[in-house]
Parts: sequence; C-alpha cells; structure tokens
Amino acid sequence: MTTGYLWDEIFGWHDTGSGALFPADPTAGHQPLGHHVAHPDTKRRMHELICVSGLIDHLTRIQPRTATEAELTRVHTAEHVGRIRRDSELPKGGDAGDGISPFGKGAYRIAALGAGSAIAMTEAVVDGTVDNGYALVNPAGHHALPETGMGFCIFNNVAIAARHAQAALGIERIAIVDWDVHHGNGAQAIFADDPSVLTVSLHQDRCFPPNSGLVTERGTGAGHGYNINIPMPVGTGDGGYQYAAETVIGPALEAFAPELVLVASGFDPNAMDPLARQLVTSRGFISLTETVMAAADRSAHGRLVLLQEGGYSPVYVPFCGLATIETLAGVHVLDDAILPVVGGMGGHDLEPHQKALVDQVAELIADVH
Ligand SMILES: Cc1nn(C)c(C)c1/N=N/c1ccc(/C=C/C(=O)NO)cc1
Ligand SMILES: [Zn+2]
Repeated sequence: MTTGYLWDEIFGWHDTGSGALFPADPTAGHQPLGHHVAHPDTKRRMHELICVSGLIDHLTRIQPRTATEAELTRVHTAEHVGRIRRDSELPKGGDAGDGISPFGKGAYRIAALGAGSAIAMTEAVVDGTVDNGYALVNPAGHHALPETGMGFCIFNNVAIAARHAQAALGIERIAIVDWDVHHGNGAQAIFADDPSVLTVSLHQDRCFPPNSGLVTERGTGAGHGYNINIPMPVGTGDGGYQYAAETVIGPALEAFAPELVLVASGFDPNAMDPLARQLVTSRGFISLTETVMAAADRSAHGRLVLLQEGGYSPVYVPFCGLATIETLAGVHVLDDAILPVVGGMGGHDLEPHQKALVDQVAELIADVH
C-alpha cells in the first residue's frame, strides 16, 4: 500500500489572531490566549509526531501547490475569492466571512495552498502515484459556502477537490464523508441538488453551525437522498462511532458505489477536544478509516483521499491523526499514549439512544442508488 502525505510549514503560519472565538478583550474579561483553540500548533504537532514516530518513512511525500482562481471558482463566487485576496493584503488581514473567523495578512496564499494541496493529493491518488493519501492542510474548509467562509474555514477544500476530479480527472461519482465533529454544512449546500456527489456527515448533534445537520436535511431536487446527516448525541464514544460507521457510512457508500472517496477528516470528535463534547479515541478513527478504505476498495479501486479539517486538542489530535494515517498505510509505528487515560474514562459502549439515531438514519440508505 503506498500512502501519500502532504504538509507544508506555511500551514503552521496561518494566523487566527489572539484568540479565535474569544479574541482578547479586557473589557469583556477575555485575556490574550497565546495558544487559543484554533492555533495552528495542533496541526504542527501532528506533523511532528508523524515525523518523530518514523511513520513519515512509510509515506510518499506529495508536493503542495496553489489552487488557481479558476479552480477556486468552480466552487466559490469570484466575489468571495476576490474579497479574501484583497483583505489578505491588509496589514491586519480580515475575516473569512462570519465575523468569528479572523485571518492574518497573507492568508489568501495559505488558504489557496490548502485548496491546491487537496487537488494535488487527489490527482496523485487518481493517477495512481499513490493508492491513498492524507493532506494535512490548514485552514480547514468544510464550513465554507460558495459566497462566504465561516467557522475558521476560508475555501472549501474537499468540494474544490471533488469538482476538480469531475472537471479534470474524468471522475463522475464521488462520495464525501465528513467525520469532523461539526456538521459538514459546506459540502451539503454545494452539492445539495447534485446526485453525482454523495455527502455524508457524522457530527455532534446541533453543535456547529448552530442547529445545522439534521437528519431531515437530505438534499434538494435530483440530489434528494444524496445527503445523509448522522447527528450523534453529545457524549458519544467509540462504540457509537463504530456503529455509525458499520451501519450507515459503509452501507451508504456500498449503495452509491463511488469512483473516488474524499474524507473531510476532522479530529475534533476526540475525547479531549475543547470545541465539542464527544468521547472518541484513536480506536474510533481507526474504525472510520477502515470503513472508508473498504468502501473505496469495493468500488473505487481503493482511491481514497483524506483532507485535514478541525481538531483542537494539541495533546490528542496528533495521536488520532497518527493512528488514522497508520491505518491508511497499513503499518503501526507507535501506540496511542493517551488511550489508557481516555479509553478508561467510560462512554465507549454503544448506548440505546445512540443506536436508535443511527438505525433511524440507516433507513435513508434505501434512497441511494
Ligand atoms: C455559535 C457561536 N456564536 N458565537 C458568538 C460564537 C463565537 C459561536 N461559535 N463559533 C464556533 C464554534 C465552533 C467552531 C468550530 C469549527 C470547526 O472546528 N469546524 O470543523 C467554529 C466557530
Ligand atoms: Zn470541527
């Protein structure tokens, strides 16, 4: 198995200010946070664990590249792309579009490198340079809509990769699986009426965007039935995630038979994440990865690309990321050193209310062809 890997140091330079969500404001009691929740160090630490553990020696390095404006505007409006480019030239940068997603000067170059890297990894997988791949990009993208960024996201990397695969690589049917703990609202909206792209989001129920990602949001027009939301109850651990993977994600992809599987790979379901309340450990991410690998093997000649999204625990994201990429590559180099703690804190049995939600969603697979 050859697994591609992509990282560029400049992803660690993406500046989200003194504190994404809680920018320093003495009048409100917000003290400056050197390492606030969205600080890029968490992704840098994941890259460094991949290197120090030796996993990097089992991976094939894929070079990043910058997305062109034409590649960005397959998904985004020219106005959005233009505004980001302009505001990135300002001394203090700007905001992705929702007022709580600040970026620093030069952010356009970093975000366009992330989107272009999603394309580069997809090209490497589709042309057979590697069997599957992981692009550790920053900033995340899965909340971004055609006309605006949001939730720390500027450009929708996974949607841009999907549209590129269709427009330039001869791929027609694509499945996007989003296991970031926050709803994959971007891909849901972008492909809402498009039955050629199956979008599946596994997330904490109504966590973010507020009240988004309900089971009833199933796509529109010809795309009806080709968006599947799995809003897991708060506090779901490995048992619930594994059940969702084997009961919904696997069967939905089997029914859809994609030619390419893209994953919006957020590690914020992890049991130590500050921006959600799930209890997932590296075991849950291994389960999810095995599920999408099996699906890709069944119908896509194994073609599978994972793109980094959220994940805010500098302690645990590196180990969850390592376990995920080990699984992609079929190797094991280092045990999850945090698992004895988070694995022993309960919450990992499948609970009846979690099973009921997943079983309810599983009934929707009947409409996927
Ligand atoms: C609601 C609300 N209202 N207000 C005032 C604020 C500041 C609100 N939350 N913002 C959030 C909450 C969570 C995220 C996570 C992003 C991610 O990791 N996606 O994958 C982003 C922004
Ligand atoms: Zn997230």
